[in-house]
Amino acid sequence: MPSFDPYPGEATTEALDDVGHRLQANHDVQAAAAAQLAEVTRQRDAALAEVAQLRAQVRHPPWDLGRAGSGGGSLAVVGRSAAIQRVLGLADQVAPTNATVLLTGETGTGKERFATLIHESSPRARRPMVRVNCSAIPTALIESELFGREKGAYTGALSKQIGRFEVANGSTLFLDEVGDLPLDVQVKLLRVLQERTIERLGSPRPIDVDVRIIAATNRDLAEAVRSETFRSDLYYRLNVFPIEVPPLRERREDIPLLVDEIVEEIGEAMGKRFDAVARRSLEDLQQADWPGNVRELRNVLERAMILSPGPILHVDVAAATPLFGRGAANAFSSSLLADVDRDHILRVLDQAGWRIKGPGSASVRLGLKPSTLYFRMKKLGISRP
Ligand SMILES: Nc1ncnc2c1ncn2[C@@H]1O[C@H](COP(=O)(O)OP(=O)(O)OP(=O)(O)O)[C@@H](O)[C@H]1O
Repeated sequence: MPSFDPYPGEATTEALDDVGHRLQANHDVQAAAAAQLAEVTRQRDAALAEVAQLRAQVRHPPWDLGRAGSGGGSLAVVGRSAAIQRVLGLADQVAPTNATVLLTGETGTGKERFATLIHESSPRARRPMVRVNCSAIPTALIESELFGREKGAYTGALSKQIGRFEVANGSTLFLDEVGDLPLDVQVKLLRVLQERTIERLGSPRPIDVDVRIIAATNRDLAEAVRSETFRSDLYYRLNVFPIEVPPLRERREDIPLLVDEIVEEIGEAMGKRFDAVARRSLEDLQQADWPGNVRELRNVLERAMILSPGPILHVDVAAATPLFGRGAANAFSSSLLADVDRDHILRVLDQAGWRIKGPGSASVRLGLKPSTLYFRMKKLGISRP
């Protein structure tokens, strides 16, 4: 039987009070959530602004010697490490002079980039720097490439040719891989550097040239002098202002900056944007030994960017760099891209228990559509064991 309520109005008032309190509490919760959201948004905007600022600093760092309007296309040398700062300091000091610079260092460390920077920061920057890769020109042609030739200077010389020294008149001549010059050309180069005049092949007429020389080599030139494959007199001529560019493994702290710069640069060219590099990948990138230095880092990133759908870039450094971790298990016998791809896909398939689709499957781990993975497997001749 229902109980009798002698004061029905009071119950209603209590109920209304209760509803009022709940509404107030609800309102307080909403207000607190809105304040929290505003704070998170503020923090996100501040972080985004900081990222934008850091990106701008990486692209145009205070230590970037490349001056705006110095012939265009000036390339920043990215790096904050003490080692790279020291090199940048030397480049800054020598740039305005006419001194011959000898850049040494392992392959891919950035010697050409430094040469460009020195030229672009010099008073000669109005004219483009002229490059010669001394190891890429057949021995028989080096002389005419460097000094030029008259028509008919030798059998087969069907036309006149202006040599690179003449082209570089008033500018800078970058002699890359100078350590690979044959001995007889070394003698002639020495004479030009001493006398500042050239003679085209087939002409006895000396031509004055005003050329600043920047030479580079990844060979140990002092050792080459000892083994008599490089002339000591030319070595001393070139070694006026030596700059040694350190290998990447001795400036690992530069790697995150380099990665950021390279991913942005390649991403622009590819029309693909990555918001960030996965933390684990960045750690691995910093630990790898990089025998091919910045060039190798660049290649590894480019390959990962092709394979990765984004927005987070994952780089399987162990798979991409044969010497990573120095473990035999990680070593590849071939550096062909197809072989490296095949090994990598096989490894991931193995880890995923050969599941192609679904959570944790190989396609998810590789960041590919299952159909793309099938296609690649077929192309690379991979089938389930
Ligand atoms: N500090 C750097 N910042 C940004 N990119 C760099 C830097 N150093 C090198 N690179 C890039 O790495 C690649 C190799 O650099 P570069 O050609 O200057 O090396 P190198 O020492 O002249 O090599 P090699 O001795 O084989 O000719 C290029 O793509 C270059 O743009």
